[in-house]
Amino acid sequence: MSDILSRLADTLEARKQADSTSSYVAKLYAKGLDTILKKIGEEATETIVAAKNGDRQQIVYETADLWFHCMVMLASQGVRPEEVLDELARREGLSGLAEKAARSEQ
Ligand SMILES: N=c1c2ncn([C@@H]3O[C@H](COP(=O)(O)OP(=O)(O)OP(=O)(O)O)[C@@H](O)[C@H]3O)c2ncn1[C@@H]1O[C@H](COP(=O)(O)O)[C@@H](O)[C@H]1O
Repeated sequence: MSDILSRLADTLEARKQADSTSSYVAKLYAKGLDTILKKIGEEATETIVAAKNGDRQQIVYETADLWFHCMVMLASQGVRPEEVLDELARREGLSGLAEKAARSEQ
């Protein structure tokens, strides 16, 4: 999974030099951070509606849109997706530690 995110992050980085007439991502960068954040808000709302409707295919589609626009935001801020994955891994480690501690108290 992280290969896909890494490749997409590389593409998003390259789009910083691209022509905004031929690239959706370059167009978003040109419009600025507020536009990117507004897209995240819209896609989050669409994801919520899909989940409320219990429409499996729509949930996948809207979540992909949401993640994609979050990736554009990360790229615009110079943050790599690996940093987010590392944070999730760190939390997984923390929860592993908490589980170990709970077991040793028993
Ligand atoms: N994964 C995506 C991706 N997911 C969603 N989208 C676009 O995100 C938009 C979703 O917004 P909406 O559903 O609101 O559709 P819209 O009305 O066209 O959007 P707005 O004009 O209102 O912003 C659509 O235009 C989709 O095409 C994406 N556009 C690009 N990518 C990836 O980004 C790469 C670079 O894209 P370009 O910069 O376009 O070459 C591509 O190779 C893909 O891998």
